[in-house]
Amino acid sequence: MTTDTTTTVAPAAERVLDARGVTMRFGGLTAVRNVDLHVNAGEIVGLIGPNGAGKTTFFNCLTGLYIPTEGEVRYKDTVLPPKSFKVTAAGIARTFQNIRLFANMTVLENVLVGRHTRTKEGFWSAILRGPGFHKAEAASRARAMELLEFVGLEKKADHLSRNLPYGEQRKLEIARALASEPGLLLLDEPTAGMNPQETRATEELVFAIRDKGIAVLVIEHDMRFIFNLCDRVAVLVQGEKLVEGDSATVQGDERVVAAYLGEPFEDAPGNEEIAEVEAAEANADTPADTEAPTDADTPADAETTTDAAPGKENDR
Ligand SMILES: Nc1ncnc2c1ncn2[C@@H]1O[C@H](COP(=O)(O)OP(=O)(O)OP(=O)(O)O)[C@@H](O)[C@H]1O
Repeated sequence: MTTDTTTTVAPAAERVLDARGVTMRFGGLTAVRNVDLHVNAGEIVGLIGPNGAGKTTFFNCLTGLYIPTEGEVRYKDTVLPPKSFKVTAAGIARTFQNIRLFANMTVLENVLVGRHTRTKEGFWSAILRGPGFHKAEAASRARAMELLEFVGLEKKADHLSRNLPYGEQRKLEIARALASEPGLLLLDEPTAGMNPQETRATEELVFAIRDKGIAVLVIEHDMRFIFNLCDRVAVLVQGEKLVEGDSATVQGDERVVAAYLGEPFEDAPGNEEIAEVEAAEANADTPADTEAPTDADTPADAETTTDAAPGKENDR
């Protein structure tokens, strides 16, 4: 009798990004403190947090723009050197919170610039413009056009990038980032300044990027976008990772709500507020000859209409 001793073990998800103990100090300010975060192949992970929480600083540590004060960042098991071009060459691409396109170059040229880490043709080849150079150039252009088609900008390939509407400039930034053929794409506020329709289109675009086998880590203040999109969400508050989990876990976490909306009252929650409201109502009922409150004296509306959402999405 033979016994089958083989067991099927589900393969562990490939870890594309593994940041461990990342800390970034600027003089006396610790912008990011001891943050661990990983992204697996095939995942879309969100990074959220109030303004100034350290999200962009963390991205800058991942992409070699900053050298973290402590900690290390691995891409597919290799520790990344803190140099942006080496990080891009390794397989991590990013977009920026403030769009950084070459304004006087065409849409196509902007994408071609993004391909430079993937083209082997060197300086002399470019100067001599031999057959090898022309072949490589044609292949690059074909790939760039494919990417423009992917983001829906192929008809604007010859337009100057500065003439594109804002939403299309953001798409172009994504196409340029994709031109380096990354395994991980970092998006820093990809829907900032977009209308709801453009935001939904960006959501679809990010899903399509994931379906191409590229993992995504995204910073965004639009909570609906984040919770629709992400397999996992990490919350940074004052430089530290407060919570990490799926959308439902993060949305339901009281600490997250408190971090965005302010700390709850410590004793008898609500009593103090009720007393204040009752006192205000009693005053209002008295036809007083006292001075009418100015807008500045009545900030209540501003403070109570925060249900829309945490973060900057209401800032537009
Ligand atoms: N180069 C720098 N030098 C000094 N302080 C910095 C630098 N970059 C960021 N900071 C500070 O680090 C903290 C975190 O900033 P960061 O921009 O990373 O936050 P954020 O979460 O991305 O904010 P937002 O959502 O507003 O973009 C802030 O207090 C900021 O002022």
